[in-house]
Amino acid sequence: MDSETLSTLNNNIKNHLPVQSNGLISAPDPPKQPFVIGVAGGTASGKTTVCNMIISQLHDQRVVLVNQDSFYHSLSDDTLAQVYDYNFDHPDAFNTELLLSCMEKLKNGRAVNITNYDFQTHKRIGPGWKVNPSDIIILEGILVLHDSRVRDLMNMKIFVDADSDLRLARRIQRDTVERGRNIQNVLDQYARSVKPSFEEFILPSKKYADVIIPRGGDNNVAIDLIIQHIRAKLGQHHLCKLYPNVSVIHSTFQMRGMHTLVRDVKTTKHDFVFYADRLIRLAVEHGLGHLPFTEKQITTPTGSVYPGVVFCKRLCGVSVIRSGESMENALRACCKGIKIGKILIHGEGNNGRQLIYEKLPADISSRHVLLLDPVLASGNSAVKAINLLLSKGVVESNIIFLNLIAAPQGIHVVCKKFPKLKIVTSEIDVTLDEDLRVIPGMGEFGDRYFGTNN
Ligand SMILES: Nc1nc2c(ncn2[C@@H]2O[C@H](COP(=O)(O)OP(=O)(O)OP(=O)(O)O)[C@@H](O)[C@H]2O)c(=O)[nH]1
Ligand SMILES: O=P(O)(O)OC[C@H]1O[C@H](OP(=O)(O)OP(=O)(O)O)[C@H](O)[C@@H]1O
Ligand SMILES: O=c1cc[nH]c(=O)[nH]1
Repeated sequence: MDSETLSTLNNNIKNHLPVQSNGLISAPDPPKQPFVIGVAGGTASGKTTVCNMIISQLHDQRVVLVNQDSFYHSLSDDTLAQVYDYNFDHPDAFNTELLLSCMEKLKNGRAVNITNYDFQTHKRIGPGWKVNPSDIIILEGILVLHDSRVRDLMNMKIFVDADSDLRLARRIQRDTVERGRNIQNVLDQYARSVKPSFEEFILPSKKYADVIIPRGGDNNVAIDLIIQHIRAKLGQHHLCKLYPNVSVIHSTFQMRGMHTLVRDVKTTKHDFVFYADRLIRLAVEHGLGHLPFTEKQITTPTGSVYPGVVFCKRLCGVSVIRSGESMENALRACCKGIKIGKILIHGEGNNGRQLIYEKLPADISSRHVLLLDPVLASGNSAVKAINLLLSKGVVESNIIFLNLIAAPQGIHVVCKKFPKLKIVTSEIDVTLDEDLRVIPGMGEFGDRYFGTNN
């Protein structure tokens, strides 16, 4: 790479990153993406009813419904002449490339124009409607779980199941009343293409579903459970949107597996410590990624130039005794010789937490501080700890609070009071109980980590 290309590349990178007043560049936040739900199922299985129920129960969220029907190919005049031989239930009847490009755009926060499809003329009709990006996108249609590229866009896949006689009866009713067909045509089409394609393409896609809803829109229990799950997932999305300084480490099955072990009441102390340590190490590495950096070009052994960066200097850790001390080793392993201060906060209940002890580096005011505590519950301890750091002259935006699980209540309290501080957490939980325990949580972290539980 020549130096001109390199400098252009560096400028391109820089132009997309926030530059601080001291000239340092902050690491970018990953873009927040909408939650995509796919709803598949045979004809007249009740997909529309299920989608409407989800939308009405999530009335406080921005939801958009995209129908696979809108992506039917318009029939040419030749095909129209033999429309009774046409298979509308075959994957090839849909313009999946167009569907994919619209969904990609919506996922990336861009509006799209979607044309309507007219079931009477078998044509797409303009000018269509503008679909704005939303927090939740529901993609509904008989074959939305068929193509792996479409499935890969989904965060949740639902298959609506209904008895085939019932579906045929509904289909006859709908096509004769709403789509202007006669009953003989409906039955012919059903036997010729709808049923065979259901068996060949739609039914096999059921295995990809995360949730199968028997009895379609009549199944209130299943729909309530789905709404609860979406709400729990959106809790995270929502808080991250509300407070841009909250960063949740990107979830993978690997991370979920470690959380499963750490949260399981049956996990032994030995395993708890092992998996908590792994999660802590990830949280620490992720947290360090939020520090500013400066650019540095180096030469590799191949004689090539690498446009690199240099880690931020003047860091320190501050652990909240006791649980926060479990995070010190990981921080030391990542940042050789880092200074680590300590704060002890003790007391029960909402307002009972008191600062008991503190020992911090003398020059802490000029440092970036990684505040260590694996659990953020009510936020009372965190507020006490952060107030102490501020009273020592630490700049609020120089504090990164690292933890493993955070309750929404604690996030609200900390972010409202300290909007410039950054919270890095591994998972956001559902709520707190009346004893201020995180739910589902992991119990008393300190007792489980240090072996003082029963
Ligand atoms: N005859 C005819 N049928 C069509 C045409 N376009 C689509 N279809 C049928 O429309 C069906 C797709 O819509 P459905 O899934 O039944 O409709 P829906 O309203 O979403 O169904 P539910 O909400 O599950 O009740 C397919 O089975 C196709 O056979 C068309 O131009 N002509
Ligand atoms: O957000 P809050 O409601 O203040 O709760 C969170 C605090 O509770 C835990 O410590 P705990 O008091 O259990 O002490 P320990 O670390 O010694 O076990 C945890 O490590 C936090 O410091
Ligand atoms: O659930 C909780 C709440 C506070 N501290 C913990 O360790 N766990």
